Amino acid sequence: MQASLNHYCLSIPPVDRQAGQEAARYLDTLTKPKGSLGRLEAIAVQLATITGQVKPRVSPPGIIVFAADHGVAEEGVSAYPQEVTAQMVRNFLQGGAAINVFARQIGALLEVVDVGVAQPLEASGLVSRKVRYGTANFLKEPAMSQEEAVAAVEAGIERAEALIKRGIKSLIVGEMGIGNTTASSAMLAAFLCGEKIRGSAELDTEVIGQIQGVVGPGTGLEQERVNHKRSVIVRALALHRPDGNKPLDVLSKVGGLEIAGMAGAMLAAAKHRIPVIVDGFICTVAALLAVKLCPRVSDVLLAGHRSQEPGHQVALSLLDKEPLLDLGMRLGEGSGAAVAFPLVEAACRMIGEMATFQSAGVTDGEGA
Ligand SMILES: Cc1cc2ncn([C@H]3O[C@H](COP(=O)(O)O)[C@@H](O)[C@H]3O)c2cc1C
Ligand SMILES: O=C(O)c1cccnc1
Repeated sequence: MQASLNHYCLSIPPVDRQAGQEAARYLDTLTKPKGSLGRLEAIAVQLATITGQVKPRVSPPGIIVFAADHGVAEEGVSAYPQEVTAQMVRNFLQGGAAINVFARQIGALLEVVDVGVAQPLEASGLVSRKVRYGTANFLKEPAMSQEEAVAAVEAGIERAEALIKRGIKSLIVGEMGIGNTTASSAMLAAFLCGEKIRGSAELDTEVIGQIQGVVGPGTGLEQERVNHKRSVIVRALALHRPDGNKPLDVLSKVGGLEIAGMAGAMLAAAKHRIPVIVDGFICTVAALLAVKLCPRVSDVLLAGHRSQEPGHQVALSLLDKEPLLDLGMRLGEGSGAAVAFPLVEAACRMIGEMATFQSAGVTDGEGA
């Protein structure tokens, strides 16, 4: 790993378990039967460990949408053409996308970052950190160099740090990039299969089955084209043999620039003890990448929702996270995380504002 990124990862502090224990004790003094607010209580405790505050805050949230293109889109692996990426970036800037609506609903600061859209883009409000004009088609060559992968991760770190300086108290990262479920499935398969892909032997049927199991319809491919997408991913992994234990090897060979940016933003959140609400499939693969770069990142992550994309449950299981919502969504952009945000806010308000048995003059359960 490049020295500066390695140094950054090593500087990420642990969370504060003691603050979590204090929060758990404090929750039992509030005017409710012990444990009666269920997972909201567990969320409050996790937020306390992350922030070090018994009464944590998550508002205002920040949302960063990273946009980039994928050379592998030319293999016909998406139901939509590549130009939709740039068109959607303009839509984000005009406020008309789903993530804009939900960002307004939750009072989020929203930033859109071009880390690698395949055409020149200049628009008011767009943050340009273009590392290259889309990745290369990874069916033929590595998606990007390791230097480019690191540059995209560092762009994510920089943008998250800028929003954190502006005062956000939680972070949602979203993405836009036609073809990025293909890159995400390939990365997830590499993390999942590890040694079995890295070696030089033929990929056996069991490994091929595992790879195919994490590939789905993305934007809505018909079954026949999902099969084609599976074949593209199996061939790409057989060609590049990424090492699942080397996150930058996986990212540079079969990843995406926006996935790199998202992972970088999560590293920055962990460094600054800011909770991250994880979105759907692509975001969760970015989270796996960030956790591979620095395992401590896992402690600041909350899973916002379960996407319908079949690989998402596999990615969530690898992260050992249980999502808050399961609404049959499969959009990306950070939309599922933004919709889940009010639950996280509810956990904060509960621990921050509820009366204690003592302050409200309510008899607690000890005397019964
Ligand atoms: C109009 C439109 C808006 C989107 N917003 C997010 N995605 C989502 O779909 C893409 C991934 O799916 P695939 O790998 O099948 O291309 C990503 O851009 C993702 O963010 C969109 C897709 C479309 C078409
Ligand atoms: O879950 C996601 O993030 C997702 C699923 C399909 C297409 N785009 C995004």
